Amino acid sequence: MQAHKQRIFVGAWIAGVLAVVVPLALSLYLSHRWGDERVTAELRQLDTDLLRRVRASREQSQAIFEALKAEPGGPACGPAQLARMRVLAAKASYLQAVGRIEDEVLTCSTLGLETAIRLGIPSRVDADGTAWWNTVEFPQIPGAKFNVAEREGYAAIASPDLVIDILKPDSVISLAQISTRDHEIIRSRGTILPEWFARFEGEPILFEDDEYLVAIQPSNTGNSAAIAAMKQSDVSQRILQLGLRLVPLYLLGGLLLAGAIYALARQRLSFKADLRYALEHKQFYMVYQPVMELATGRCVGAEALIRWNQSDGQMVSPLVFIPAAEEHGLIQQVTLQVMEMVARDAADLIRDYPETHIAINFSAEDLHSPETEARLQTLLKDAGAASSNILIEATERGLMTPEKAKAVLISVRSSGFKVAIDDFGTGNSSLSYLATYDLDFLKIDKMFVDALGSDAPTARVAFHIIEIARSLGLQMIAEGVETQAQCDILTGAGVQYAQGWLFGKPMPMRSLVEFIGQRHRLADVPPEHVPATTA
Ligand SMILES: Nc1nc2c(ncn2[C@@H]2O[C@H](COP(=O)(O)O[C@H]3[C@@H](O)[C@H](n4cnc5c(=O)[nH]c(N)nc54)O[C@@H]3COP(=O)(O)O)[C@@H](O)[C@H]2O)c(=O)[nH]1
Repeated sequence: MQAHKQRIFVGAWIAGVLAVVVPLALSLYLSHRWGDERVTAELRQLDTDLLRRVRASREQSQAIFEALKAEPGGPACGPAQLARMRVLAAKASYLQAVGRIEDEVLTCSTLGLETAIRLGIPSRVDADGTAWWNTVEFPQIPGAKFNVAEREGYAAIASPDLVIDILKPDSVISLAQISTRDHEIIRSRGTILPEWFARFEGEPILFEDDEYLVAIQPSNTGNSAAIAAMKQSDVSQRILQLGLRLVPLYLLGGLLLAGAIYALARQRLSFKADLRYALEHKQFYMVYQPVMELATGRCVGAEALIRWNQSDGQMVSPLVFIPAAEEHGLIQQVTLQVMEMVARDAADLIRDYPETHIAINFSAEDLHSPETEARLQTLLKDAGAASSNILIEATERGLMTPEKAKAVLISVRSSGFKVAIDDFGTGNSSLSYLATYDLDFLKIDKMFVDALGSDAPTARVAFHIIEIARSLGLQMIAEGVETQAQCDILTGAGVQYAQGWLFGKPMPMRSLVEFIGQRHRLADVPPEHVPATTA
């Protein structure tokens, strides 16, 4: 595997694993953190809600005391005063009843209880003179306990439940209001442990003991505090529940990311990406196969053939990558690099042998592109060449859409470039192309050359092709000539030029220049007298 691909492969693996592991770890961390935060926020909120209700209940009591003081409504505990008390009690949402207290005895109330109830010493007396009794029982209402507040002889009777009933029936949270003075529990739900009070020093506090997470918050008067607590096992349960939602979500996100990384890596490891990489990193080079004049044995030019040497030294055949470049829309970039390389390589050749030609293969896209001619002109300028030094080899596929190819071909021919139809006879409409385009050369495909000398029908077709070319005035270049017998048959049939392993395999430009020199010396022809391949 090429080094850059190995890097992509390893990088993709690491990124893929991280894409799964990081979200997984993050979801576990966040479940823990957010779970903790949510429980803490819930406990604090419950403390706040409880204290707000306590305050509302107290404010309602104070309002009733003020109202009765301002307007007693008649003699104490008389029918008129009780009627007034009933109206006031009905309006107070946190209070059950209103009554009178004299010498720590509840003498009458809107509950309508006949017997006076001795309350005993109050649990607490506030600075404003309000006295509190926290767990008062009425014999007539067995099992129920009430909080009673008294100021200036008037009493407000409240059920402690009303204030603390903010928990859902199945709640695992414990909640209480405690007196800050003596830590007496004023109202509570669930388990409240006295050792928690010891930690409370008047400021909001959050702590964990072995079994519970506890939040304590003081009231605004400082007389009482709210405690909300949840068992650690229930906190863990909450974290687990959150984790069960977060982990699959993050894991799914991670897997999607890993999938995207995989797809990206596949794309970057794809053949198309290899081609792009080859283009960017100039992994292509050119070799040149000599084209011989059969009558004289002289080398009159060469076909430029591209080669791809990957960074690991592996060669890829143009039979593989040229169709792939065509399919992936990269062929024009490939041809551009071919032209640049030919321009570089051919400068010395053209200087030493000005009448030789270089044949360049053009794909359909190249033949259809209006930029082609400008690129050819750049090639001429860079190589110091004339247009007659360049032969354009157009495959049948490139000629398939005349409305696209014709204009370019007419234009390049009028600029002096020569045009050959390559692989003639291998497509479906070879003859129709000859009728459609003005061409200079016809290249007889190796398939027909291979059959020469045999009884195969292809051999007969080869002679028909030669006939057609001759009748149209096209010069012929036979491809893939490997034997002297093939060469003799072609020469006898009037084919002017040939290329193939019999003469020379594709070679670097340096070798081609030497090859041409050798052939010149053999033929004893001064270089400047090498005949041109004229149409
Ligand atoms: N668009 C472009 N196409 C190109 C370019 N360079 C090459 N090609 C096309 O790729 C196909 C394969 O080319 P390659 O492997 O280079 O094969 C060429 C010769 O090496 C081979 N050949 C020549 N003589 C012989 C022989 O005697 N025996 C034998 N077995 N093979 C021989 O033939 C190929 C030349 O084919 P052609 O182009 O049809 O003349 C091929 O289709 C190339 O066209 C490029 O730069 N651009």
